Amino acid sequence: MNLVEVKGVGKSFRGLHALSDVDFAVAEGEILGVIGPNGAGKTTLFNVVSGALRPDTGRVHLAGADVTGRSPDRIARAGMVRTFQLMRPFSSMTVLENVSLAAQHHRFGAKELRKHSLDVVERVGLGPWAHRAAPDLPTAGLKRLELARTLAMRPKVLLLDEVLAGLVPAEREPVLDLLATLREQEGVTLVFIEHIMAAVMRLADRVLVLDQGRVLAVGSPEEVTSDPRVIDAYLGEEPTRAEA
Ligand SMILES: Nc1ncnc2c1ncn2[C@@H]1O[C@H](COP(=O)(O)OP(=O)(O)OP(=O)(O)O)[C@@H](O)[C@H]1O
Repeated sequence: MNLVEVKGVGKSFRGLHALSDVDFAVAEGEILGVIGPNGAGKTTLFNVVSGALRPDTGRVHLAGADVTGRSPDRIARAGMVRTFQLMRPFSSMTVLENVSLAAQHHRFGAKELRKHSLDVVERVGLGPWAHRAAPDLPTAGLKRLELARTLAMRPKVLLLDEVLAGLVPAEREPVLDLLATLREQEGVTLVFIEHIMAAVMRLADRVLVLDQGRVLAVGSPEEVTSDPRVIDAYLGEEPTRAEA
């Protein structure tokens, strides 16, 4: 069953076509990678799918329901949550309090809220930081906190916007393992924007390639990385990209 369906989505900013006629579907439990050059429309696509932007044309369906134009909060309540590239935690709060705030979404009782939030904090590897002020976290920690914030909402679909950016290779591995586990153990459907191709090759079942706001290709990681159009538009732009 398709959990997410995007049909004919278009979005322009003062005549600039950031997205044109974008169609794709994500099956329940699937991991879809989204790649493409800078300015291809990847973040705009997430903004439209998550409700931050209303598309000019087209529809977004989640679990069969039309969620086009609904607020991000309503879409999150329906089970689809996104991460942001720049995590801005509430600075006067601890790591645990930031996660608890997101978990309140589920109207847990006080005890359950604390337990669930602590579980999530442990899960992303921030246990030792739970009671520290969130802004004290290093970049890798802020990335984990952003992931924790979304996991606290118990998403069915997680939209991940470059969760590996700014992490050194040794910091990426545990995040990739966590994402794989989320799918294996909880059946969470993942859609992730990523420039690090090694991560895309490892995690994605299928890859959607955007270029100039249009779907250039969609297929298995092997299919898209050997597609001459994709090499021309994206992978070839930086000789090391394919191996990065
Ligand atoms: N709010 C906005 N107002 C005007 N133009 C915008 C806005 N958001 C995005 N754009 C433009 O839309 C196009 C697509 O941008 P978008 O950020 O979606 O690309 P991207 O693929 O996510 O790029 P990157 O890999 O650099 O993050 C770009 O030309 C960008 O300048």
